[in-house]
Amino acid sequence: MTDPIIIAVPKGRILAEAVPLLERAGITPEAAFGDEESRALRFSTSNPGIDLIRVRAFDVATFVAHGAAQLGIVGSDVLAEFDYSELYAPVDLGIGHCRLSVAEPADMAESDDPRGWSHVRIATKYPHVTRMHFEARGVQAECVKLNGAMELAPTLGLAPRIVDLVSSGKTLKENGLVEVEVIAEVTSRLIVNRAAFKTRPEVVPLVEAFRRAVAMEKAA
Ligand SMILES: Nc1ncnc2c1ncn2[C@@H]1O[C@H](COP(=O)(O)OP(=O)(O)OP(=O)(O)O)[C@@H](O)[C@H]1O
Ligand SMILES: O=P(O)(O)OC[C@H]1O[C@H](OP(=O)(O)OP(=O)(O)O)[C@H](O)[C@@H]1O
Repeated sequence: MTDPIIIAVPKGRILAEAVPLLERAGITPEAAFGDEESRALRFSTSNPGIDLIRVRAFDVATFVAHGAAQLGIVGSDVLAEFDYSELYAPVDLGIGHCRLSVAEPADMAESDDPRGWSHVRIATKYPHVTRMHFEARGVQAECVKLNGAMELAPTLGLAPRIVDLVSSGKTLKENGLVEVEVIAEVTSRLIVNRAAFKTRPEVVPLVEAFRRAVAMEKAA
C-alpha cells in the first residue's frame, strides 16, 4: 500500500478556519485535530489515504519543501519570507486575512515622514521581506530578528520600528504603536511539493478539491 498523502496545517489561528475548509474539500479530520489541548502531531482523516500533521506556521513550508509533507496550508507572509523554489502555491484559500505592515510609536509617527528614510532599524519575524521592501526604494533596513512580541521593541530600545502582521489593529493600539506603511496583504495558500505534484497521482485531484471548496465558500 502507498504511504498516505500528508497535509501540513499550522496550529494557532489558521487552524480554526482551516478545519471547515478541509471538510468542504472532503477531508474530515479525527476529532483530536481541532482540539488545541491534544498533544498529538499526526492525525487520521475520513480518507484513509490522507493524514494531517499540525506544526508551527513557519515549519509548514519547511515540511512541504523537503517533501516530508506533500501539501500544506500556509500564510503568504511565510511563503514570501522563505521563497522556497520547491513549492508551488496553486490556490489562494481566502482564509487568514491580515497584512504585513511597518509600525512605530504614535508620538514618533506625528513628525515622521517615511519618504525621508535612508536607513531604518526594524524588529521583525520577517527580515527577508523587510529588507526587500525597503531595498526596492533605496532604504537600507537593519533587522533585529524576533519570533514574537515585536511590539515591545520600540519602548525597550531594541528598534524604533517593527514589521509585523496586523488584522484588527488591536495589538498595535494596546502597545502605543500605529501602522505607517502596508508591505503586503496576506491570505493563506495551499502549497504543494513540486516533485509530489508530478509523482503522486492523488495530488492533482486534491488540489482541485481545495479549489472547489474555496469557490463553494465564495458562492455561499
Ligand atoms: N492577526 C491575524 N489575523 C489573521 N491572520 C493572521 C494573524 N496573525 C497571523 N495570521 C496568519 O496566521 C499565520 C500564523 O500566525 P500565528 O500568529 O498563529 O502563528 P505564530 O504564533 O506566529 O506561530 P508560532 O507560534 O508557530 O511561532 C501567519 O503566518 C499569518 O499568515
Ligand atoms: O491586529 P490584531 O488583530 O491585533 O492582530 C495582530 C497580531 O496577531 C498576530 O499575533 P497572534 O495573535 O497570532 O499571536 P502570536 O504571534 O503572538 O502567537 C500578530 O503577530 C500580531 O501580534
